[in-house]
Amino acid sequence: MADDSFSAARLFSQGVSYTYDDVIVLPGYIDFPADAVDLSTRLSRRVPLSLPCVASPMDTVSESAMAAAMASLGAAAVVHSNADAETQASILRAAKSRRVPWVSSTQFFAPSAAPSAADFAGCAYAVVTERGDALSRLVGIAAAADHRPGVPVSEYMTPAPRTASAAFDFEQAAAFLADEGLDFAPLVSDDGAGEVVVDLVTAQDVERIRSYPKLGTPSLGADGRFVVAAAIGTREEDKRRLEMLVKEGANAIVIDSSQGNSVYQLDMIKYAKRMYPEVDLIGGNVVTVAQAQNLIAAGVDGLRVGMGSGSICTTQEVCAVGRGQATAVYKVGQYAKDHGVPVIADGGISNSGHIVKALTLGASTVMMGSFLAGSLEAPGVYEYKDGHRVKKYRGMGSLEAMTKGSDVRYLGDTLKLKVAQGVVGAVADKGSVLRFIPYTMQAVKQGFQDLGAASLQSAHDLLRSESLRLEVRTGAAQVEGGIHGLVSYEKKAF
Ligand SMILES: NC(=O)C1=CN([C@@H]2O[C@H](COP(=O)(O)OP(=O)(O)OC[C@H]3O[C@@H](n4cnc5c(N)ncnc54)[C@H](O)[C@@H]3O)[C@@H](O)[C@H]2O)C=CC1
Ligand SMILES: O=c1[nH]c(=O)c2[nH+]cn([C@@H]3O[C@H](COP(=O)(O)O)[C@@H](O)[C@H]3O)c2[nH]1
Ligand SMILES: [K+]
Repeated sequence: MADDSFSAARLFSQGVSYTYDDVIVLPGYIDFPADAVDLSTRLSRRVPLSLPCVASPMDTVSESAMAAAMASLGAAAVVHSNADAETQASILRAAKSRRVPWVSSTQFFAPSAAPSAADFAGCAYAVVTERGDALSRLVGIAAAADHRPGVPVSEYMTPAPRTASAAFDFEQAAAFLADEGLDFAPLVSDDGAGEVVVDLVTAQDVERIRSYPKLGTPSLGADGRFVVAAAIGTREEDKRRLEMLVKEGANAIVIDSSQGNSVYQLDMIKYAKRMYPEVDLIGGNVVTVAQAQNLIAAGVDGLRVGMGSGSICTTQEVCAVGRGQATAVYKVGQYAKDHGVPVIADGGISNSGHIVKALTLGASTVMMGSFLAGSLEAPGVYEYKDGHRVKKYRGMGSLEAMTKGSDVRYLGDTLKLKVAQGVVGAVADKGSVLRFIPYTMQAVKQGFQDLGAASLQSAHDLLRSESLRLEVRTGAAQVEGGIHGLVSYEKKAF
């Protein structure tokens, strides 16, 4: 091999913390089309995915709509734990009780409710259920057009129409509406005690999803339900949360901490492994081999890598502890590979190039917060800021998120003074993940083709054999690699 460049081993052994933008991958040899690139991977030891993307356990990113959308694409989401255990379990249940990706802006009312026009949230129909929420028995349908202020919905709703099974996938649900000539149908599932409503599918939803790239192979567990992971903490009360999440069928549990190498996490890993050996356990976060060694020895099935690299993170600034994300992923990835433990590169992903770099440096998946937070499927509503349509995105260590739920973690037994390690912000509207993730993955495939890897395994083999060649980019080289020297331009990726 011509010695005109560096291997990863050499590049990352210089005592310098590098991140994605610092490094550039050199091209390899192409002998396959980009469409032939296989991005299938594992979230953790026993959880396969067909796409290497994971939504962060954050309360402005991962709830049921995100989890269902990511699973329907072949990716996955980790339901956040910044809510009481019951709420988190019901989010998990809602995501796992369907086989279709649509975003539920569907409103649910109890028969006695007297909603205002605004309560219909722009939807033509709302579902009336016994309890006034999803996963409750169907009573009828209220049309926004029939709405009368101050009048209970029971007075103007129409009786329960024909329902579709929540076990239908997208094509089956679409065919059901078309065959029956329906504009909408409640999706129902059997919770054992009888049928409960999961959501409302409308002809409009079907049309919208048809306008996106074709859905690929969904992430399904052995029971045929969507793969959804969920987060827990390391407090005593998290044992009860863990039990509830396992009962709801969580496919993997993520122990959510910025510094995973703690006695608290090691105890939790041992407890969870003893109680629920059948569920994959993902530990973290870690950025060094020493941290990874401890968690792997304790039995984790996956590792989350990244400290301070997140877009909303202030940990490195506040605590002076962390690591450049490219270095962290490479170092931990090399060690974890020897133990068969997949690595999740968590934080700092802002474009498809970062995803290519994370995966070629040894990660099996990338975890994203800000990249997904502006989507239709992220929790929250769109707002306008300086003329831009945005959605709120906040760090789980921000003061606002801490006082919402993760309070105990910070105000709990020992720590009395609250210091933020994250900020509250907003990200631009990005449309549906069902549209921009497939395009992003196509870009990743083109990157893999350029570097000469037809699969993740092949990229990791190139890394191992030192056939993957890299260099560090100077500041000027980074400027050159970006758009420069133009008076104006429009950047449209797809
Ligand atoms: N990836 C990253 O760089 C960062 C992520 N975050 C996110 O913010 C959230 C909070 O993270 P952390 O503050 O690291 O949460 P954490 O729950 O791991 O730690 C909070 C505090 O509680 C203590 N603690 C945990 N379990 C305990 C127990 N059983 N008994 C006594 N004390 C205990 C910890 O030592 C720490 O001081 C998470 O969602 C995390 O992902 C926050 C900062 C950085
Ligand atoms: O220092 C931090 N303070 C916080 O408040 C915080 N909240 C989340 N995270 C971490 O950031 C990741 C998401 O990062 P991105 O927005 O860059 O995708 C997430 O996946 C987390 O690892 C935090 N880090
Ligand atoms: K940061």
